Amino acid sequence: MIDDTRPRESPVISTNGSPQLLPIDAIARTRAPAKLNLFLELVNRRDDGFHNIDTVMVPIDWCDQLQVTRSVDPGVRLSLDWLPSREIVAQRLQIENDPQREASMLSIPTDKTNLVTRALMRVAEVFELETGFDCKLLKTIPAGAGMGGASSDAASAIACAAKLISVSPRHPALIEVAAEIGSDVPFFLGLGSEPMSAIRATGRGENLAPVAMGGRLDFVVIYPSVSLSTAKVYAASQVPADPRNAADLVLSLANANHEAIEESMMNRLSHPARILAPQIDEIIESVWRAGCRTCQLTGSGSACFALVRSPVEARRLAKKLRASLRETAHPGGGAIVAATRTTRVPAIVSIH
Ligand SMILES: C[C@](O)(CO)[C@H](O)COP(=O)(O)OP(=O)(O)OC[C@H]1O[C@@H](n2ccc(N)nc2=O)[C@H](O)[C@@H]1O
Ligand SMILES: Nc1ncnc2c1ncn2[C@@H]1O[C@H](COP(=O)(O)OP(=O)(O)OP(=O)(O)O)[C@@H](O)[C@H]1O
Repeated sequence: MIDDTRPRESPVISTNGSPQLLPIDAIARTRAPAKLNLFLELVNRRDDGFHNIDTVMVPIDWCDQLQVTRSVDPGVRLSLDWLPSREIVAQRLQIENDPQREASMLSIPTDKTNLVTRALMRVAEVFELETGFDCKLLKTIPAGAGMGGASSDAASAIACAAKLISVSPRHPALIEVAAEIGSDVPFFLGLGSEPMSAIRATGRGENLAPVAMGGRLDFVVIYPSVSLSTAKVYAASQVPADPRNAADLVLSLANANHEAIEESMMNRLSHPARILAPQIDEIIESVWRAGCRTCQLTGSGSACFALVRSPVEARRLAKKLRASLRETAHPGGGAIVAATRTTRVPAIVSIH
């Protein structure tokens, strides 16, 4: 049976106030999309160490896969692997002969520091569940890429759990859990969005407003062989004296005006990210050499993206880039290049 996570009017809560659980053998499956920040400005630094930001994000169809089942045993167990396989991802990044870098980039924790586990533990706590969850996460979204992979996985876990316990994913307790887990999690849960819209996030990133889009956008995303810590990039950033705002981009997205979109895209975290990871400059140069002038960092990096006019152009540029990056590659200097398009959040959850 295929169903989706669009909110129902009210949560399905039994008369005694506890959620009605689906049978223990029910399996919830979903895809967790990555995101790109088309615009990211730092407005000011807050007393709690975070920054108020003005950002416009779009979900893209570069996805992790998540499966969640309820288990009789309390607690959360997570198994994780890379698609198509850890070895192939390591080869693409040219880190297969460097065990230290391979481990630092591809060993994602499966303990309670994984955002999937953290999110599900909080859901079990908040709804006082006596049962637990077993999960299987298949990663394709690189970590430390600024593509929001961990946040999206957490949002997907919340959406799957909501389905398994028959609670709306917009239940206030789940919204609270999402915001607590990370700044980008509410966005991936589809809060503040409309199908196929972009989202403008302000405050710490938790105030969400839909941004109309005149059409789907196509991108080539390039992940250089380096992970960046979001906290370190923010720590090395500088708030400008006169911050820009996303109004021009919002207008150009509504009009689907590609030139205007290109002109109004920016990311204030580019400068600190490029200093922390010089590989980003190599990627931007390769994109320029391939004839595309719009390459920009997403989030806190290290992934970059180029906006293109069509899926055909995206595939053509991706192919050209893969070839040129192979030619100029040095040991440890690989990259993952993908042609991708905007998609919708929340992702659809199917029950089996
Ligand atoms: C770069 C973005 O991805 C843009 O969408 C987000 O701002 C980051 O979102 P996230 O990865 O969910 O980040 P969080 O886990 O909430 O924060 C990680 C760290 O980044 C810094 N941080 C994060 C968000 C924010 N608005 N200001 C910050 O200064 C803080 O030091 C924080 O401890
Ligand atoms: N489910 C998960 N997938 C990937 N990394 C995870 C996950 N849970 C926890 N982590 C930890 O979070 C770190 C970074 O996560 P993530 O990839 O989302 O950051 P990012 O690429 O900087 O994205 P963003 O800053 O846009 O949220 C990883 O290094 C990893 O140790």
